[in-house]
Amino acid sequence: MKVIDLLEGLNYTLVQGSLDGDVEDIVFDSRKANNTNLFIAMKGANVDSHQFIPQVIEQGCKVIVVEEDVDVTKDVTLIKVEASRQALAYMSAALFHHPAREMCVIGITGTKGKTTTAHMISAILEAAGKRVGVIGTSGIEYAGKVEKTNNTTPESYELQQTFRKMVDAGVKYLVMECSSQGFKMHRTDGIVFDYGLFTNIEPDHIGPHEHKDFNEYKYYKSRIFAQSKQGLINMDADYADELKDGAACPMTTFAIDRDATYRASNMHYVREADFVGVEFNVTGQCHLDVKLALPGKYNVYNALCAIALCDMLGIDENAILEALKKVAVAGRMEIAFSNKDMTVIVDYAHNALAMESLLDTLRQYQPHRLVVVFGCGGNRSKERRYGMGEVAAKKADFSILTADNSRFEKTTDIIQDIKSTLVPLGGQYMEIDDRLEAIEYALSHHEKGDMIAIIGKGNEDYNDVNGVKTHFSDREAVDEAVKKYHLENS
Ligand SMILES: CC(=O)N[C@H]1[C@@H](OP(=O)(O)OP(=O)(O)OC[C@H]2O[C@@H](n3ccc(=O)[nH]c3=O)[C@H](O)[C@@H]2O)O[C@H](CO)[C@@H](O)[C@@H]1O[C@H](C)C(=O)N[C@@H](C)C(=O)N[C@H](CCC(=O)O)C(=O)O
Ligand SMILES: Nc1ncnc2c1ncn2[C@@H]1O[C@H](COP(=O)(O)OP(=O)(O)OP(=O)(O)O)[C@@H](O)[C@H]1O
Repeated sequence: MKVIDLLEGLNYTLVQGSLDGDVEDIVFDSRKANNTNLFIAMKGANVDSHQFIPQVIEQGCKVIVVEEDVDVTKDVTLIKVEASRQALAYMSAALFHHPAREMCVIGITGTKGKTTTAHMISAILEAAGKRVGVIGTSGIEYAGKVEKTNNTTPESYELQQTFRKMVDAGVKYLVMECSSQGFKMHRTDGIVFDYGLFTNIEPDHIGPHEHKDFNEYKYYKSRIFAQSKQGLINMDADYADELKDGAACPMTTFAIDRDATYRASNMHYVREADFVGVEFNVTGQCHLDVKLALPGKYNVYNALCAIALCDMLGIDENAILEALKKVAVAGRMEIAFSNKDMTVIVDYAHNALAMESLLDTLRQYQPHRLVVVFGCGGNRSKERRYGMGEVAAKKADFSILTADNSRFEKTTDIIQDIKSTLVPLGGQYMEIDDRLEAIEYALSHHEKGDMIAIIGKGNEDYNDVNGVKTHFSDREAVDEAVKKYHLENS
């Protein structure tokens, strides 16, 4: 592709050389630069890759984009931009021929609920016979494939490359999670979302290499409405009025506690042998009696967001109702097993706040006992252990303390830290270091009416010990325990 065509829509200065040359690809890792591609130098969290420019030139690269002044030999085309990451986003879109323009693109932001809502939307659209792609914390999913990604919102180049693959595979609807970091790092620059969805906001991702304070976090979350044709917001969320009023696009609303375009009411928590979830009504722009196969009020918010979006898209209401009746999201309040005696849930709540919210939600189903199986990561903040120990003591009837990525620490030492807050508060517990054994114990020693929450890992598929990751899945461990103790028909 001609260099000039890659620069479409971007402000730049040609410092030297010519834009008439051709390149086959764009790279932003100096180690991949050569005489067929264009290198973009950028400042990262660890290194400033402008320092690698001499090496890039030595490798034969002839076109370089920078955001800092640099000296290069006369045979190199040098282009200066204001922000290299923004340039990467625009140029990647051009390189892959603007694939986002060929799909209906739905962006979801918010502190919580992005993954769940994205998968609800995908389930509904698929039930309506549409080809859907999803990008988010669970990876890149389309055409029956799942590819892992480093980030919830991947780098712009990876995004645009993925969009192109999706379009080529016939995907018509793309649902993508948009992290605040993704907006800050220009990963989504240039994308026009057909719909921008906002679930909720609370302080999170504040610290070195993320956001300097809550205001910065909120600002970047609000960016979704600066690049959407139509916005959709949860009016029960903190700062909803401010975000809605400041939006640059037309806004539709949903809520439970306030008036809104789409409103949920009459919530009933349902627990049956083969179904755990919530029934509720939707009023406003559409009228539906919904049976949702995920527990808790917060999943009603997620479902309401998905319903509102799908109604705006003109999706048939039967597809909405059928999909929500059987929706499951891997590792997010996932009902891993359920019979008349017990319900087993896998969720990735891995801090005190998420754990408390999860246990409060499950308590509303009035279990005989609420049992929680959990551990805490090694070589990470001890505060998390103290917090989760405290929540377990206050909110669970029984805790089984076990391993969860102990890394270079001893599992027994981590459990000791958890116990330091759990025991003084009178929490009932036992220790089983091996996670598979802990899960087997929880299921095989259940009492009638128990709810067993296995938390921390969600759909993570490894256990990290001494720098080695071995395959481990809570969901598979539950399946094994069910088989081993013949629980299917009990
Ligand atoms: C702090 C941060 O955002 N880092 C992201 C960033 O890395 P970076 O560019 O700063 O990395 P760097 O190592 O300093 O490298 C700078 C540049 O030098 C280049 N380089 C490096 C070495 C070399 O020899 N030559 C070379 O050219 C690199 O290719 C890069 O272009 O760009 C990378 C590629 O896009 C990201 O994978 C990486 O995310 C890291 C893994 C991360 O953890 N990010 C978190 C903060 C994040 O983005 N989280 C959000 C939210 C998740 C949530 O909601 O829960 C997410 O969307 O995932
Ligand atoms: N609307 C919501 N409000 C509060 N908590 C939620 C909501 N939806 C899901 N949760 C809980 O929050 C956790 C994360 O859910 P989910 O993965 O859907 O959110 P997310 O925004 O994608 O989060 P992350 O960026 O951390 O992956 C889970 O433990 C889930 O049970």
